[in-house]
Amino acid sequence: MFTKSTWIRLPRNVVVGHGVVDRTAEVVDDLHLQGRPLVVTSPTPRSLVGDAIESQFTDSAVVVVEEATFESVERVIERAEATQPGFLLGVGGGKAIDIAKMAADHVGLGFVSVPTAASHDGIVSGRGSVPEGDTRHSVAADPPLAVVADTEVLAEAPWELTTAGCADIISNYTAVMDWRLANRLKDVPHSEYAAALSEMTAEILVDNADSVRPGLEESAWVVTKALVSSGVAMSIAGSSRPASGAEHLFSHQLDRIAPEPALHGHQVGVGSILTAYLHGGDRGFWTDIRDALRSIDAPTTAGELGIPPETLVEALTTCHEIRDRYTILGDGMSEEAAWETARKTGVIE
Ligand SMILES: NC(=O)C1=CN([C@@H]2O[C@H](COP(=O)(O)OP(=O)(O)OC[C@H]3O[C@@H](n4cnc5c(N)ncnc54)[C@H](O)[C@@H]3O)[C@@H](O)[C@H]2O)C=CC1
Ligand SMILES: O=C(CO)COP(=O)(O)O
Ligand SMILES: [Zn+2]
Repeated sequence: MFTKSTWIRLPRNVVVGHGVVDRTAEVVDDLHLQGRPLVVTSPTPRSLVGDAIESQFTDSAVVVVEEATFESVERVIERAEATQPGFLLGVGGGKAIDIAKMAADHVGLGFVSVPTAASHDGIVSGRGSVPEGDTRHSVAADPPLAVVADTEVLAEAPWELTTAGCADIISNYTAVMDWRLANRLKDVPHSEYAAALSEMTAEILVDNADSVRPGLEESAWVVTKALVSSGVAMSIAGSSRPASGAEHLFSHQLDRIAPEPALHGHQVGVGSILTAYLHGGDRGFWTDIRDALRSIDAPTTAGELGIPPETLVEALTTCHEIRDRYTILGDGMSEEAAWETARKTGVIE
């Protein structure tokens, strides 16, 4: 008897292009959302587009968040209970969007994602990523009803935010390898459609790396399309597996232990060089990952990340404990092997 079922949640409207932030109210109308918005944002994005967005609504409430924590989600929920909005707008980088997504899910309201940086593939996904103690949760949440990605705003954002988004996409290669391995070894549920979409997204981005250059709106367009596509892969999978493997565990651990963590995308990019090496050794494709990262100006070494070598090795040897997600790291690497991997790949000079 056939007993399988799946429920794929996707955004209804994805609006990408020049000046589209001024059409946020139109997008909201198209979704038949009623009432006023609660804008969930952080200080810089608020100063950049806050007025442009709020002026489109007769009345709006705002809550400013800084970190992706459960306390921040709680604050947004309290603000929603106090202001009774009809829907939430997440405006900013990955953290503000994740918090808005999870709070909206909790209070049962629709949510629209307005990224101000092309820095991560949570723009569209049905997941929130939150650290807590020794672990890092990948929380299921309804994906945004709509995405409003203004390429003018995204192109003016600091270039390193865009290169971080590219690196988050390039890391899909190793995430998918880990997922396939976990399926073969541990019977972890796997979707070949989601895996293929995730890999193809990385491939298209790498093929178009030449057109990804600072200040170009065309670059923001290319990268945003890839981020949307990667988020859709996560929605098809019903998990962040197609876009998050051992390289993400490594980055999540750096967020916990590094004196000054780098951007999420930059850390997962370097993690991807390391885990690509582990998947294939000397004959592996880690050099392709490194070269792809270099071609879009993303860091490829501990020094470029600003992470001390000892901290990087500690993250590599302990990150398998972060969550119950089987990857190439298995039940952990020895310190010697971690140093060797980092040196052979040039991540530690
Ligand atoms: N839920 C999901 O599926 C995913 C979640 N993530 C999460 O997203 C977070 C990483 O996102 P990021 O955007 O890298 O970090 P972030 O949200 O901390 O943003 C980085 C900084 O850039 C600022 N910023 C945003 N737009 C700007 C602009 N236009 N100009 C100047 N500054 C601007 C932000 O205010 C912040 O200070 C992590 O917590 C990661 O775990 C990442 C990928 C997928
Ligand atoms: O960053 C992600 C995909 O790029 C997803 O994050 P998690 O590792 O928390 O699931
Ligand atoms: Zn990521």
